[in-house]
Amino acid sequence: MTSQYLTEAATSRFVRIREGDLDLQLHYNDCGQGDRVVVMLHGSGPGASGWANFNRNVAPLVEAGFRVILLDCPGWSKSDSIVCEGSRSDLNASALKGLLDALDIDKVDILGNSMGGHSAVAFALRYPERLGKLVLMGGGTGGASLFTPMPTEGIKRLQGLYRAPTIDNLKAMMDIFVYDTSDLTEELFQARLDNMLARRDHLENFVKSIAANPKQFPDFSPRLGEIVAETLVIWGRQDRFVPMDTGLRLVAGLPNAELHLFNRCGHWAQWEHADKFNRMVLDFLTH
Ligand SMILES: O=C(O)CCC(=O)/C=C/C=C(\O)C(=O)O
Repeated sequence: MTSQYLTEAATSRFVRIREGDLDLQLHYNDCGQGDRVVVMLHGSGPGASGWANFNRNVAPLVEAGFRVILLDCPGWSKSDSIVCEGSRSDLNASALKGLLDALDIDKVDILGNSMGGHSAVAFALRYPERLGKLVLMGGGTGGASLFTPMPTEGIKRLQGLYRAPTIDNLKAMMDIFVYDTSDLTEELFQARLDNMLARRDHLENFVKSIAANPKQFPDFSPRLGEIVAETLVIWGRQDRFVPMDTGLRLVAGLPNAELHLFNRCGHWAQWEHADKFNRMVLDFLTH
């Protein structure tokens, strides 16, 4: 498959999973045909999806021979909605396990962005035998920052956008989401707004979830030493959503981790520095 076939529509799939207490229809994009499978897990912003988060990263991996699966987590995009009153990181890990069982995939590498990083670590702790390598960007564990008051300004704007999904609030969030806002087009804003407004149930359920449990992403720090997977941690030095010292906590706790810090980079490293990010991830996965 070449990149000309790598459109959202051409790769869009649905699956029904039954995993523990979960009985859900999930949406995912299935790209490429390699034996080695990389799963990409998106962040928790309103209107986020696998495709929205990783559209600059799929083609290089597919062209290098990987099969890439973008899972839309429960409560995002075209997947079923849900109110989460416990650990959303663990909920997403269970959903991914259900997807892999349904697709008969034994083992995967995982790239997780923000919430997706938290969920990848939850998966690593629960299903270590199903995991190859880990790439964590702007996420990997909840918990407090040593230097930045929590919730961060980015998370406050994200939650404000969930409560009042307007174009002005979207622009206010995106303004501090990336370091260089000149790449953000009106087309991107509109697509993101359309995604958000298409699923008001997701927005309402997210607000109900944080009201029921403000700490949706537990602090995995005490258990990081259990994870033997080789891990590449990637962070933006100017991340205003999940502070950089969370990345330092991850490399301090994960026995087989290394860290790359992008300068002039906010919370979206895989998009803001896509070319270098893609080269780095390919090198990490193939060596
Ligand atoms: O609260 C946290 O720790 C995670 C925040 C998070 O996942 C934010 C992600 C935002 C996006 O990826 C997005 O809006 O595309």
